[in-house]
Amino acid sequence: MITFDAVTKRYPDGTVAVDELSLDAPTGEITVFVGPSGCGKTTSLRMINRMIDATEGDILLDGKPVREIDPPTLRRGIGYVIQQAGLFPHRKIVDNIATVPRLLGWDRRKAHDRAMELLERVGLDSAMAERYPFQLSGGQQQRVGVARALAADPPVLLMDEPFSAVDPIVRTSLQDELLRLQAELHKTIVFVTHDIDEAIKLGDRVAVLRVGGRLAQLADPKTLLAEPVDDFVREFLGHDRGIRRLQFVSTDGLRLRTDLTVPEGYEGGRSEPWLLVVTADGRPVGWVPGDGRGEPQPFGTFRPGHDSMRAALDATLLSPSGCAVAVDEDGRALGVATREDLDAALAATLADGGPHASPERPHE
Ligand SMILES: Nc1ncnc2c1ncn2[C@@H]1O[C@H](COP(=O)(O)OP(=O)(O)OP(=O)(O)O)[C@@H](O)[C@H]1O
Repeated sequence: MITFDAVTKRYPDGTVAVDELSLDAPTGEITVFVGPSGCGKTTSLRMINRMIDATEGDILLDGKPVREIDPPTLRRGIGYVIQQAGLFPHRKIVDNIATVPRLLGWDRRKAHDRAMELLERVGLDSAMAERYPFQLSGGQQQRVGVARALAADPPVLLMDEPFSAVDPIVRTSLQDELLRLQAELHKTIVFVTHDIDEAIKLGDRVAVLRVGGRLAQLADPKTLLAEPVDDFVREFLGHDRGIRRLQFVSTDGLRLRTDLTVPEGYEGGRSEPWLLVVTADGRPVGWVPGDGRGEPQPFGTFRPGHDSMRAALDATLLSPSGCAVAVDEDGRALGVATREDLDAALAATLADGGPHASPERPHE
């Protein structure tokens, strides 16, 4: 556990970057620091591994003040990942990853084997090992940055905007990868971002900071979206907060209709406005009008119990029928959720006191 106990950082020019910050980053969880530019996120993060020393207050690592631990010893237990990876340009990828183990005195063979293991863990081909950083894409470099930080298996990982410099698609896959790794490794992670969507996706807990380095709110993502404490947090969360809350509403138990599917070759005869054509082995093909005329139209899918209500609602918007196609993990149609059924399920959830009821996280 990392504890900030009334931590203040005043730079020599008088700037108060962090002001009496108190919070816990629990062991094995991802705590995200989010907030507008200049609110003190990076300063807060760097005080944990003493790249910056606090002016007042204490940061405790498992109860021990970090100011009592000499920086090299402290950093041995703390991996650090920054924007644009910060790899050593003249070292091969394998040597970049092996940097800390080598510094710790591991022999060359063991450090090499560990680097190769990590390369695979972060989803990179072993052929990358012999390349230099400039021969990798930005996203691949970021993966190497994560591998390097994990090399000596530190219990704590500090990540400062690690995925900011890559395009949105690569960014999504890096976020998914981090969550997959974290499900195996259970590191204590403090993650800095200015992107609230990233914070909500990755954080077990999200600390929203305001300029001047003051904590505005610390909460799990569901609570944050449902109950922002003030206008600053509400505005920071954005105008589509209501829609985003649906990420935390489960589709478990949503009514599915199985009477709206027809086989391929359907030629009309049913009275419903839209019907879903499915193949003989149950795969959706598209929506056709009840009279069977015309080409099958686009459809949207979701996996009940796995995907959130937000995904189900999105699926209804992708089809002319206004219905979402429920599929199993192999993509076979389980049934169809109508907009009315979604509305009814949402009304019931809201009547229950909001989406707190669901244990689901959006990435699961
Ligand atoms: N070495 C320094 N000397 C004086 N002021 C500094 C120094 N480093 C940072 N600051 C100031 O401290 C405040 C917090 O900076 P910090 O980099 O921690 O913010 P941040 O939230 O990480 O910002 P960003 O999202 O833009 O990276 C800012 O006002 C910044 O200008």
